[in-house]
Amino acid sequence: MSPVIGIVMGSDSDWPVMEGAAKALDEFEIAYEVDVVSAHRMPREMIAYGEQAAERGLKAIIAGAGGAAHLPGMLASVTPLPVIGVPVPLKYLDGMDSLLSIVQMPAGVPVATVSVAGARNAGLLAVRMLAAHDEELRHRMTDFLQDLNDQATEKGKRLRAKVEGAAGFGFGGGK
Ligand SMILES: Nc1c(C(=O)O)ncn1[C@@H]1O[C@H](COP(=O)(O)O)[C@@H](O)[C@H]1O
Repeated sequence: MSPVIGIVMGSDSDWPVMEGAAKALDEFEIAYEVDVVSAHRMPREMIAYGEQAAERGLKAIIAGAGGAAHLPGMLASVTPLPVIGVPVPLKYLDGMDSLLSIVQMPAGVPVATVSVAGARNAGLLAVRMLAAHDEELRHRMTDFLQDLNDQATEKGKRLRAKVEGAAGFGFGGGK
């Protein structure tokens, strides 16, 4: 299957965070490619990647970078595809530098920014983008949400059993 999502990052050191996006796409059996594409260190290749992404068949790009994270915004400036930016936290500033670099885009060039290190959500957002034009994938996303709901309900049940069991009485309100 040819890739429909591009996962790119400023350095291979971002992979431990960016892997979360790949795993989310794996769960939905979405074909993706991964690469290091740095706006700062390889600007010509970065422009070429962005300019060719749509014609190569990609439907969205997930771009992660740390520090002065210009990669997602620069890619968004040369492709009509949706770009999802992942702020990667580094040793200093806890990812705030990266978050603000990615989220504060000028009007006209949007980047859908997820939370610091939120690569899993970037992957899931990409799945939703594809699902907008794919009914079967939309059903799978609905099932996924139902699973989350069931798990949260189960957590509530377990917590109530633990607390009410320890106290020896019910607090009411629980089912
Ligand atoms: N923010 C950017 C860009 C860019 O935005 O073009 N290129 C690399 N980087 C970031 O530099 C950090 C340190 O990289 P190294 O670990 O290679 O020194 C990484 O988090 C990378 O995303």
